[in-house]
Amino acid sequence: MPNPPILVIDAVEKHYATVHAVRGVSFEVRSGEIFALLGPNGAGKSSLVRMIMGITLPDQGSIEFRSESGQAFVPQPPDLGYLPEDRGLYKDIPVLRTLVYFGQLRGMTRRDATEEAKKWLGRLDLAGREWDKLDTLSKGNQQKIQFISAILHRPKLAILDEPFSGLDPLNQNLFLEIIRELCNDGMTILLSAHQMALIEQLADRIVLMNRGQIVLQGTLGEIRQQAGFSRSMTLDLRTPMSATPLQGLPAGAVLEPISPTQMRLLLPDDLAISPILSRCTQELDLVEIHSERLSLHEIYIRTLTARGTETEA
Ligand SMILES: Nc1ncnc2c1ncn2[C@@H]1O[C@H](COP(=O)(O)OP(=O)(O)OP(=O)(O)O)[C@@H](O)[C@H]1O
Repeated sequence: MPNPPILVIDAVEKHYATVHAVRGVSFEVRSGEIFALLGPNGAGKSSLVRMIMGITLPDQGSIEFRSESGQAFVPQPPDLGYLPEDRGLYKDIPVLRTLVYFGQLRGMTRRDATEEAKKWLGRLDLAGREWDKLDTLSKGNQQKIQFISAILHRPKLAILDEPFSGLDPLNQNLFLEIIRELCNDGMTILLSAHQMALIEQLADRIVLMNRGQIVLQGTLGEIRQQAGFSRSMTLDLRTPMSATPLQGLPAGAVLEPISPTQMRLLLPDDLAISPILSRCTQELDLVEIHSERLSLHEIYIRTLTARGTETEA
């Protein structure tokens, strides 16, 4: 039985002057999950996040927070954590003071906020920088402060708009580890991101948006099915292939030549692999076959290349 939803987005629409930024978007974020909002630049992710945070209002549709018993509630500052896309902290105030201030605004005592902030600064390699002003920190370190500010008070739901932005790969991995830990401790996480390899490791469920609409939605397995391909087989040949290899493959299978001695077979989930493998071994002069699940990165590129990404008015 899946956990009950903590956030229900229903048929949400958002227009700006000349742009229809969010078009009939519906999904639920379940309590205790890591939910990823993906999509190209301009897909409508931040517009949606800003509406969830109550910074702007939907033109149509509804956004509802629900308690564990299913009752709708209006979230209070302690319930939510928010990492905005644009950095929103005071630039010329020491970082510890900023963190304690925001912790207190969200219901923490000064003492708890100070203790927790110091703990997080240590965890994120910023011990000793407590009294530095935000704008003296590097971009990645400013992002760490913004992240600490979003989760310091241990909200029920943390909404992280591009948390990995500006971080080097080591720090991206550190954030990945911390986000997992927070989730294991009971925090629900809704995040948007462009780093498909990280999301593949992190997210329980995913929504892929394009031009304001949802194009794929579900677990990674479900998204592979919706995209039409689940598995890819790379075939390396000893001698160049004939002009038309593997004629009459089953419906849904696609053959893509890469070079005269290499090709890829893309296969849908429900297609039996063994008859295809036997054909490959009989008809091709094979050196190696490499079979793998299609990565989220490739699903993303294939889905969006086929559709185009330009936002329409
Ligand atoms: N305040 C605004 N006024 C006018 N248009 C806006 C405003 N905010 C966003 N838009 C437009 O709405 C569309 C969706 O933008 P949004 O920032 O939600 O996309 P996004 O998916 O978050 O993109 P990115 O990955 O680049 O952050 C874009 O065409 C953008 O130009």
